[in-house]
Amino acid sequence: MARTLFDKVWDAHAVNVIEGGSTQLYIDRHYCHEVTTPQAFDGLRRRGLKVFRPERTICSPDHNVPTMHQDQPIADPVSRKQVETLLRNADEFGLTLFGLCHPKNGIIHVIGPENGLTLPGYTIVCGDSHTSTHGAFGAVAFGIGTSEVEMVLASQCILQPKPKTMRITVNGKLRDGVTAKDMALYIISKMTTGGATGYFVEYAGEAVRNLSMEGRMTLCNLSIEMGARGGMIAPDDTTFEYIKGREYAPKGEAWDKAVAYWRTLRSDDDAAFDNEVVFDAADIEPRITFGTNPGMGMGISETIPAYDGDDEAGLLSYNKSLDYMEFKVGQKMEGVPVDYVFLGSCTNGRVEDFRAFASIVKGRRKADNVTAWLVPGSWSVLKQIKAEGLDRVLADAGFELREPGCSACLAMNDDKVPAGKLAVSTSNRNFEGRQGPGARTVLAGPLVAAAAAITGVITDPRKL
Ligand SMILES: CC(C)[C@H](C(=O)O)[C@@H](O)C(=O)O
Ligand code: SF4
Repeated sequence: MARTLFDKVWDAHAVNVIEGGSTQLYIDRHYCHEVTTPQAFDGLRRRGLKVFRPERTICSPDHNVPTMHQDQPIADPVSRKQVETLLRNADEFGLTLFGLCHPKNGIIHVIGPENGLTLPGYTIVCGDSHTSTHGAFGAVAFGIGTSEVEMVLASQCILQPKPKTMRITVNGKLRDGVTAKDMALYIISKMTTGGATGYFVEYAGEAVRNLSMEGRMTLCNLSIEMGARGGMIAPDDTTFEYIKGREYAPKGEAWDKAVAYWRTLRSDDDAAFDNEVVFDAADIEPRITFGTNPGMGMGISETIPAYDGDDEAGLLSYNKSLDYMEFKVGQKMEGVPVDYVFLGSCTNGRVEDFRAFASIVKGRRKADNVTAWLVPGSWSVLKQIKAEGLDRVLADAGFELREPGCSACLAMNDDKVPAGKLAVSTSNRNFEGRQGPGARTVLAGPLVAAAAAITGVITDPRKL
């Protein structure tokens, strides 16, 4: 029978289907960060269990880490305890750990792919919703809760109901100045934040195929923001080229064997999806959000639309959201003054994002009214930024690079946007208070973020 890419990977990992329909799924790769794992390790200790396959789990602190002076003890006691607990647990249970200042440390969703730990055809889990990022490699990757983290540590398996499948096809070519982030924000605004609930999405079509691995990761990263369990893209030569030679990737004969298998990981031509959605890349322009969920977005040249639903509750929450953001229906966003710009996160903290940002700020100066946080997703990204001389371009334009971590994506560390201030952020969530109590977040891609950082107001990068 014809099968989808998702079915092929899922079926290859199904150990058992239990009554009620849940699958016992074998997990190839398990990533751990400091926020969602302490109770899972406590659970193992309580039950006197070891980690079943320690070599399959990789730990890296990222959320609670400061992005300056990581060689010094973390000043904030809560963050310090959180990070130290992960280090202790990794040590006690014999797990690979990339601790602070380790050359392989960084945001878990950035370091997995760049070290060849994320591979096509893998099942990948992490106690983190943006685990969907790894789907860019043709992996079935999804976020899990802390009790499931414990289950995976103890058994290398997880119980999961099988999601439905959806294919989102983006035909044609992206226009100049339009990035993978714009594509993702466009799709979410069309689908709404609940539009893919219960589905595992496969992205397809010319515009998706033409994305680099970095762009594919950005797209898959945001799958969760439309409610999807995960998102994935069939692996191809772009994927194999990216993986080849990375530290944990297969080598020699094992590589050839792996690639031969990976080439089979595509949806059969006549495979049926539970839902199919098609978009045209030519309809996408640089995007920004105006509200407090990632679906409340628009093209940068547009005006804030009126609520298009017909229910009272929806209208109320739409208005509440605009009140929080201090925006009005019908207003243009271009020209709105910006206080903070954040380049980074597991959405846009890879080297390609820094190249994009640098391409706009080159030969220009940072606006005086803007505080800019430029945070590479990992030490390896930072190294590459320097190797390519992008650090000079950024420094000449008045920007400073920080050390890797989740940073201002989520107010769990020192990088908090003050109440009332407006941030243009390349991250993935614009919820109330996400970047700090009272902070107002406008989501955008790296080009729009760079244009805002230079002009001090929301600006269409194509006009610079
Ligand atoms: C802290 C973690 C559980 C959370 C997530 O699951 O996504 C965080 O990474 C986020 O982006 O909100
Ligand atoms: S960078 Fe942001 S979205 Fe990604 S894992 Fe960290 S907090 Fe979550």
